[in-house]
Amino acid sequence: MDTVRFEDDKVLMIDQTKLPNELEYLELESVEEVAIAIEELKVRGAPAIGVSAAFGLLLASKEGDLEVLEEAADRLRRTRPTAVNLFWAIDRVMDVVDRSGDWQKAVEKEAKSIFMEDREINKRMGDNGADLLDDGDTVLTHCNAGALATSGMYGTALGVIKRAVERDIDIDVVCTETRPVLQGARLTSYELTMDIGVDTTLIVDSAVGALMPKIDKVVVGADRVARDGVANKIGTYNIAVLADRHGVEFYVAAPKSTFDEELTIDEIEIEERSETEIKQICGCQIAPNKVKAYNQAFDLTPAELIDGVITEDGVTEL
Ligand SMILES: CSC[C@@H](O)[C@@H](O)C(=O)COP(=O)(O)O
Repeated sequence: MDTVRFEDDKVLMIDQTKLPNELEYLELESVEEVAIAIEELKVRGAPAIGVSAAFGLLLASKEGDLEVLEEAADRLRRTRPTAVNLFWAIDRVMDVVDRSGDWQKAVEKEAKSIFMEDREINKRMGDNGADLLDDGDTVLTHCNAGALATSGMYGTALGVIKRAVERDIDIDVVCTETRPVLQGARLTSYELTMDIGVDTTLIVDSAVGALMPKIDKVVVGADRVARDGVANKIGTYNIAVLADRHGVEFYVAAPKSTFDEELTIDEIEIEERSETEIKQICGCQIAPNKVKAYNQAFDLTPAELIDGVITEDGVTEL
């Protein structure tokens, strides 16, 4: 199953806000619809939003007007600020426009390459990460860095787990629910049990400290890898500090398209999302509307807490 794909001049994507209760594909026919789907987390995860933006540009290119394409690129750039894959994919598509005679064909080729490459890269990254895992390991992961966060098949952090399972390395997994919008509970525990088929235990975010003595390795994804650390889903930093305290190895799995080494972590723009995501869970009000809520979507983990970044080319240190 593809997380996102391009078919019959439409962008098709799994509506991740409906999982795990309904598996429903959205059929998007305009760039605006793609932009809103990214903003509303119908598609989310750094590589998946990059691929979706590339397909959004492919949709816009069908109009045959360069100005429309440039407006589409601007609109997509304004959807979410933290994951660099979004900007990387848009730049990659727009760069071929400048260099080609038949720009519509070039856009189509580039968008489809971004999609295909993502799958191949994730499998290689999975293999590099699986080399770090041993029989009997309990692996903790956070948020969703699975097939749903990429173009499909493997994912980044969950790609490591999936390749380990495919290679018969005997591991079990602990995943956090990941408040506020529960990517861990709704998406990761779904992928781990329904797709990968690995022994999985779901915990609340605040149980990480208590459980850390039972964890052998932590593997998470990233939204942006700067030269001195990474931005990833809020709560990642807490887990890294706890892993350090307990002497547990902490790895980040991220493709080269997530690297932005021109920046330091302090220069990364961190998305702030609506208070409603905190005051409600799946549409159910859990706090008075009157209370203030602060919803920082990502946090920053410095390099000193990271044992290695697993990429398609191997494991590197920051
Ligand atoms: C391969 S995905 C890595 C990250 O994108 C993932 O861990 C994450 O933080 C996703 O955040 P989200 O807000 O769901 O887009």
